[in-house]
Amino acid sequence: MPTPDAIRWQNEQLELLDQRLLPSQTTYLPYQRAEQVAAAIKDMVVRGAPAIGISAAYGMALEALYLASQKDANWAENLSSARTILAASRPTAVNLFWALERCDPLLAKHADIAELAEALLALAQQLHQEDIAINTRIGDHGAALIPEDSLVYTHCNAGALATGGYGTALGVIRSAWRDGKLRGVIAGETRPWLQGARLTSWELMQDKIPVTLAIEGAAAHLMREQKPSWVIVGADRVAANGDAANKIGTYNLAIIAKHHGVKVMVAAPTSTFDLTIDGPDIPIEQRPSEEITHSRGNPVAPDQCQTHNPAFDVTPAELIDAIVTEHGVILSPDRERIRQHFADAGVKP
Ligand SMILES: CSC[C@@H](O)[C@@H](O)C(=O)COP(=O)(O)O
Repeated sequence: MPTPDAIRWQNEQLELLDQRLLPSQTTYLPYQRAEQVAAAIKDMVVRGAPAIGISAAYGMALEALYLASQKDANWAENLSSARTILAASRPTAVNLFWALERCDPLLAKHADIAELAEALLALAQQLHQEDIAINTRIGDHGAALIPEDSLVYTHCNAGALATGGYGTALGVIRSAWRDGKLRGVIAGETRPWLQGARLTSWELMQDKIPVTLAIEGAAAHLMREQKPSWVIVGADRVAANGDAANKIGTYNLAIIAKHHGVKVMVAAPTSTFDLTIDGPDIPIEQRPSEEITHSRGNPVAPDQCQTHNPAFDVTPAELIDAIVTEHGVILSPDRERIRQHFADAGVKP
């Protein structure tokens, strides 16, 4: 059974699959306003860098449709406030800002709110569809790097649930499975939100790709004992120098992988690149303490316990063997190779 869509446009409204409830419940929540979409991104109803960007574009379209329906004379000001609210939802995934920047020329171009609303909706649907095609290309480029009979290790969820469909890291895994190269996948559970346990293992099981769930603490042991060929992860932001921000724990995995001679692949679309900064400058989101002091509402730490809960870390480029985009593969990424990759593709991230 294919993974259900994380994002769908139905009955003139946005519907988001509530990923907080997976895998036990498949529930779609309806959205009519940008502020609601921003809250859904913050609360992780929808998550994963490309899915966040697509949802934000739909959020802009929804707000414009609402303002058009209200014949709001202050629509320009109100739409600009909605953009600010969406931009404040999560700071690390650069796809959010990329999607909002894709909306900006339309805001400048259309003087009529009804026309603007239609144009924003068409853009959101286009970004959504394009993302699926981009991920298929990433998957195929990445799969070419996977040796026969491979076991691979993935972290968090960079799958269909995190994107318009197919996935980035899980796109590579899907393509490698299709090509008969995979013996199995190890999914790290990804504390505290358990994207690996709740989402990745579920998503791969739906596609009948053999997956084994493991706790993060088992990573070094498993890399020594089971010798995966690659660690394959997504990214929330790839910087100009090739450093990549991804789910907290990715940096640990890259260090462990280096020690055991396991290669590290980052699979990410052009929209995840931010060539205006280097890795140390990537903003890292801090999530609420309750995510680690509580499990499904039940305390698992002493009351008032101090916490650190960074949602992402930055893996230095020297620990990354390949970054795979829809345009191909950047081996041993660094500033110059990244610049050349996009120059060759004729695109400007
Ligand atoms: C294709 S998704 C890439 C990344 O966004 C993914 O690996 C990740 O870290 C998601 O974090 P999340 O906090 O679940 O949004």
